[in-house]
Amino acid sequence: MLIAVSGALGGLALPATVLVAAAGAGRLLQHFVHTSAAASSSASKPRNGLPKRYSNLEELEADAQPLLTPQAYGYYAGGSDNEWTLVENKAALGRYRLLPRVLVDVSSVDMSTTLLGQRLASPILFAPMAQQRLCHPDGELAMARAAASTGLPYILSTMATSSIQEVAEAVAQAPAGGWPSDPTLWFQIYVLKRRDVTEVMIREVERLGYKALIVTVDAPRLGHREADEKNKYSLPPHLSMKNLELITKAAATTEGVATEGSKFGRHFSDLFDQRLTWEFLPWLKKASKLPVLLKGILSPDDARKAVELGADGIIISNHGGRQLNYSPAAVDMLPAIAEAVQGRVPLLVDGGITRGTDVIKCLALGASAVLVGRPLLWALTLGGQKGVEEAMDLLHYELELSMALLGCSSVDQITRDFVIQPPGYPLDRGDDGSQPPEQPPAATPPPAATPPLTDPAAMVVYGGRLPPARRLIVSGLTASAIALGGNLFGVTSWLLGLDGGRLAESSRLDVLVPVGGFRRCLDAQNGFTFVYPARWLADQTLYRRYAERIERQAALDPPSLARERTRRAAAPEPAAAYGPAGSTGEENISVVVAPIRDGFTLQRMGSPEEAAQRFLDTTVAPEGSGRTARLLGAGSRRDANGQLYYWQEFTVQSDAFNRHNLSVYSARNGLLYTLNAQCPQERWAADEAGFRRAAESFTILNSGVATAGFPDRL
Ligand SMILES: Cc1cc2nc3c(=O)[nH]c(=O)nc-3n(C[C@H](O)[C@H](O)[C@H](O)COP(=O)(O)O)c2cc1C
Repeated sequence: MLIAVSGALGGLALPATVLVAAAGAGRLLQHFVHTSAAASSSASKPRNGLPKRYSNLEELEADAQPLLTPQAYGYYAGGSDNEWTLVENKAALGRYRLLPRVLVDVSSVDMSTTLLGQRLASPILFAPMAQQRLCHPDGELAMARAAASTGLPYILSTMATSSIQEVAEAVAQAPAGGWPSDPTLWFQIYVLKRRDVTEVMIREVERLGYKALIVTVDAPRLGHREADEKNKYSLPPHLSMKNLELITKAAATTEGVATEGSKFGRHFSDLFDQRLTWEFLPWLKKASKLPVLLKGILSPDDARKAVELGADGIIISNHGGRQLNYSPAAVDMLPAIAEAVQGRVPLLVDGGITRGTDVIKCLALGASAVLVGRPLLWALTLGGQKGVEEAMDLLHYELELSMALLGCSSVDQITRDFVIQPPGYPLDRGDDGSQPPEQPPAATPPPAATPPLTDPAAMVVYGGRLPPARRLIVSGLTASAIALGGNLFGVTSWLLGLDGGRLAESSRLDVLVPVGGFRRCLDAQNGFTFVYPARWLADQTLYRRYAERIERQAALDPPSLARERTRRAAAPEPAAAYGPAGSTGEENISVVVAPIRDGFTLQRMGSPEEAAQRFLDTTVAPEGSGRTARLLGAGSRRDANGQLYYWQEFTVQSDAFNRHNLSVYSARNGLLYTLNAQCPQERWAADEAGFRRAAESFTILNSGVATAGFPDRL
């Protein structure tokens, strides 16, 4: 809070003219079209409608970005820390599947719904977002008018650049849109330390006809927005947070001390109550007759408590990935919260919603409605009020069509039966009614006696054993191998499309472009990532096999049984493999993802050294194999998520070869992920640094749809 407000009220770090001169380019000047007073003459040609036909809301951001200052764009688009949660919001929605029912009369689909007694055109609300005049001179006024004309609630942020009065007036004057219902304004409020001042705000909000109070509870302090820090983000001097002026005035009146708005920033952190605890809720319920919804709840226990203390609704949200990084995607917490709340109050959810199918997934998982955030900012930037209306029409078109294809002619028909949760979600709780992970079909007859869990050779139930290192590359890497790089299976394209390129621009650009001599393999399907030497190539044979599988799946003919059987009995193939051009396959880095027995943990194998030694003794060089293995080192590490990894370094010798290996493995959701880097001993000196870097970077992603039997699930 402190950073945003002091920044925002402190004015631009550099005057616009200095910035323009420093950049020496018209582009930056163009950025100020909407944001600087000096350039406001350009804004006299307000954008009126989206500049072209868009197919979906995800396309808007790329076109909006050049119209914004880097500061404004960073503020809108950014999340906190390394933006894991920001990315996860969208990825999580992608993991759920919709199960359509057929032969239902969908000749007329009704998207309308009732929320807190208010009739809405659809179960979609405009999320509260601060400082909308950075997008467009009309800012919140345009956005609120667009909400009114599309029949949806507009939630005004406390941190808005328009006041509650201005927005209420703008909506009252708005010509009636296609939607007959009254415009619906809600207000997002922060509880101030000065409860008397908070009450003044509430009275004003009630007087102006706002219909609900949203209390944001996930922001006792502002998340660490690295983009804002780098950009030295602050609100341009011609803009201000108008509601703070009202608060200041109210504080001055009740105190009898005049406080100028511009000086307010210095005192701001004193005003928002960082010591706020649950006791505020009964107080607020008494202080206002408006329904009170808490925004920013992720824990089912908090949701239960909120209901017990009188909340009229809950907005499940991680603030668009802007507050606590590594908090889960809101949609993933929806089923557990729905279970905890048992329909006593409406649940709303937000984060990453851009598609009609996203809305449907949330409704099916237990939400009464969703909030849409950033896409509306991009629409406002591109086309003002009309742009937002057009964007909302697009979302409504998608929602209506998807409801018809799903076999639902009204919103209340969208139930849990229409959605398939990904295995292991939400969050491996297992006690929340989620479905157990799918088990792969038995590959071979089960062994007569179940070997002890501590035998690493027996860990892999399906697909054989923990793959001996020498078998990881099923076929040699050839000199003519295609440099598929990180775009294996279209992962890169998928990533880049996901967020309009921001993701690639920030931390994972190395999927596309080598960084420091390394390129990134990011397997979103299986959920792992690592870096490998940039000049190495992907295994072409592997790629061809995947392509064949896709083709087979698309073919109308059923696969021959014999072929199926052979395939299932085969050892697991690497999900990714890289090596130098022209290599025989002996020098490579590869990853295998294979199912393991339920309940397996690394710790149950003992210490990393014990596990490694047993692995060598039983699998790599068992007695009588003609091979000798030597353990050079073993250890463990945890990634930022707390996921445990074991690593081991060893050599294997036989008459035919002398190899050096470095491998890392970790288990999650019934799968064992193993990265193995190996080379002929004489290549070790050349490869060592690269191998160590690859091993250190190997990470299992929470965002992956880790499904057993990977090759079948492309
Ligand atoms: C630029 C920006 C400003 C925001 N300001 C606020 C705010 O003032 N109050 C609040 O409760 N949430 C705020 N949020 C969070 C949104 O209400 C919402 O939870 C989030 O944007 C939803 O994610 P989405 O942008 O992926 O749709 C803001 C979000 C953005 C992007």
